[in-house]
Amino acid sequence: MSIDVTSEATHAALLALAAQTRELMDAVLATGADDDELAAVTEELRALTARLDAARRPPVEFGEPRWLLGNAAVGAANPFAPPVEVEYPPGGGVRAEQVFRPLHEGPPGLVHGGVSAMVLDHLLGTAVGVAGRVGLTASLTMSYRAPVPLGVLVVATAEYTRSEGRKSWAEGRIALPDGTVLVEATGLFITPGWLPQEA
Ligand SMILES: CC(C)(COP(=O)(O)OP(=O)(O)OC[C@H]1O[C@@H](n2cnc3c(N)ncnc32)[C@H](O)[C@@H]1OP(=O)(O)O)[C@@H](O)C(=O)NCCC(=O)NCCSC(=O)Cc1ccccc1
Repeated sequence: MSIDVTSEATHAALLALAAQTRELMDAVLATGADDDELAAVTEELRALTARLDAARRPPVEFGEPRWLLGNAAVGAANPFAPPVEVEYPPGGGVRAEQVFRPLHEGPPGLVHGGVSAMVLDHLLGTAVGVAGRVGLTASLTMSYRAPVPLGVLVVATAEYTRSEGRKSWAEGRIALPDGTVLVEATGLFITPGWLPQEA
């Protein structure tokens, strides 16, 4: 027997588990508990891990309902995901508000550059998708203009810019709410040759 991830109740339970696991990860990063307490908590976590592992569900396939549940950027059931919550403004493109947390740390107090790249990669790719194109990231160019702080609201936006054949381009940025740009990205997204092409 396996759970039905399309059920609202199960979906909500998975999201709650992932959210609590993010809290745990932040606590692991910051704990000042003594060695005995660390060992005791590690044992409890080992037991919890075994409980979850005892009932595994089959992996979701591309395009199935809830197929992004485990996505590293937007998968709300993935404790590693910020998670990015993508908005679709009526004017076009995509947008996401984000407060990065300790588990996204690069330099102390600041967001890891790879995490910023992951978020923008996903948003640029989604902007290409919103424009009606299907593309996987072929290249992503980052420009880090100022550090992204942890624990502070930032706004990520992206938009599709153009296409030539199977190639599409998009650009995006992470900025402070006052518009100060911290990170910029441009990306090339290619419709894989193995996908049926439009006439
Ligand atoms: C599909 C493709 C990128 C290209 O393969 P094919 O179709 O076999 O390409 P083909 O060889 O037929 O060349 C066609 C044209 O393209 C050009 N060109 C090719 N490559 C590059 C390049 N690297 N850089 C620059 N140009 C390149 C090539 O020169 C040629 O140009 P031409 O026509 O002569 O002027 C393949 O390499 C692949 O699967 N890579 C892994 C992708 C992947 O895993 N990405 C991460 C997962 S997605 C994600 O996480 C984010 C996301 C979230 C949400 C939504 C969306 C995204």
